[in-house]
Amino acid sequence: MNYLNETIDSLNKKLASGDLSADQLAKDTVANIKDTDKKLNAWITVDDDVKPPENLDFSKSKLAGIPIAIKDNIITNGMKTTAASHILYNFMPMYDATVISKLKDAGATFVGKTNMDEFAMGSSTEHSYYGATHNPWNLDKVPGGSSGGSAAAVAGGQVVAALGSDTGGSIRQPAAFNGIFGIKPTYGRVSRWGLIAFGSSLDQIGVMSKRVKDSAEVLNVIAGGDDHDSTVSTREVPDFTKFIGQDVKGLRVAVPKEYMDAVSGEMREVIQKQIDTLKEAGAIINEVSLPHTKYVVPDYYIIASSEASSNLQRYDGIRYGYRAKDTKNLLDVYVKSRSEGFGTEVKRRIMLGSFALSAGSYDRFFRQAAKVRTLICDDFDKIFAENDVIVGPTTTEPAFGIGEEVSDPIKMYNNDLLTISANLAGIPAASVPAGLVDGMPVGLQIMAKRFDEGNVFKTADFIERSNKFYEKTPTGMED
Ligand SMILES: NC(=O)C[C@H](N)C(=O)O
Repeated sequence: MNYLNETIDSLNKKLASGDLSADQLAKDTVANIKDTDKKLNAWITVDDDVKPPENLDFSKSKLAGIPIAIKDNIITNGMKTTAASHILYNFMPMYDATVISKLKDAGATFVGKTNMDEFAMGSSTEHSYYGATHNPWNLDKVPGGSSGGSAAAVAGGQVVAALGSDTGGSIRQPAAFNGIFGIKPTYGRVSRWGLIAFGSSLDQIGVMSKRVKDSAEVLNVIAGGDDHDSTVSTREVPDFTKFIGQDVKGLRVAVPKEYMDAVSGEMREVIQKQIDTLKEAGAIINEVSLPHTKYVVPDYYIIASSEASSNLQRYDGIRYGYRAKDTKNLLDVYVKSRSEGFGTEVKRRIMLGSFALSAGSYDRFFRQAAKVRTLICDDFDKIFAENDVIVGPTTTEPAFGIGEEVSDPIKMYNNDLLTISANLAGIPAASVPAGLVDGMPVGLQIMAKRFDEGNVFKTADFIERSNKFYEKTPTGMED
């Protein structure tokens, strides 16, 4: 099954009419993944014995029988979950993440787990113990990261929708690089129970799909309160599909100067064209400033690494995962298991975070970073007092080549310049395809105030209907 021209609605119709059985759909999906993944390497685990849930009711749930890809840092009962790390190479979870339970209740089928940067640390999916994922638009380019496997699986037509996670841009940057839609909901909109923790004050599970409405369908299912996660809001979840098909007349759209100045040439033109389309349709465009943008990269890398250094303490070679052989004593077990089990980037973050939290550095680094985070939040609050959404580029450039940035961490970190702020402020943000630059997709980022995913969907759907990017086929998948 190739999903390039399918939507959840089109599949639901076929399943409901009996033209297609859920069993056949699951089998065809796996067969296509096996074939196309020789090019993409978008998957870490594919379930050869895949079975859709029983007693599906296609009239009650749109997701009944629909295969959804799951990023490999979201735990799945009885299906190996590695976070793309050697240290979890054999980790078989004994329960489901809340998002998985919710999708199961809705009748979704799980065909496997997608590739990613180890523990979600990276922007290219090259930091995976299981090898790099390739971009379906050009196999020599990265798919972005860390949810690069989920993005490539959707863009390459292997699935109609996928779950990703976003700590500093991990859904939106790969969505932009692969010409698909991806949304990081408000912090607290979706339960993190069962998401392998990286930066707990920033991590959020979200959705990626070719079409905007399909992400709204999936978010409808996974959003909402959860007794297992006290950071999830219990407020009512609106039906996000009702924001599809609306017009943007009177919508107040802020365009940050700093974001537009970060892009140039053809890329800037493509982004500006989307803003002009909004204006022509009656949106009110306001130029604004996010003055702390220059501090977001160092700010994020101090906060995220500090939280990571604490979260990753649990991988000790004893409780689960990889354990080094030929060890002399307990300390040796810890040191060798962690040294051999973690990849370079993860070790770098643990060291950076441990340093920022250490007694002599805490005030200078972590506390300072926390204060700067508040200033960044204030910048957004000011803008949202007078605007409904903020739009601008998702990334500063289209996808770069495999191997081009992987040995230069600073270059890699700078990829996140335009996506990080939304995580620091906890606001919803998405990337919707804007067009092509040198044959590679670029994304328009849309942000809104906390719990206002509705305006994000509304704006993204309008852009999708205007530029019809979904009619384009990824060039790397042609034989
Ligand atoms: N996890 C993310 O959102 C990706 C980000 N580039 C990071 O390496 O931290």
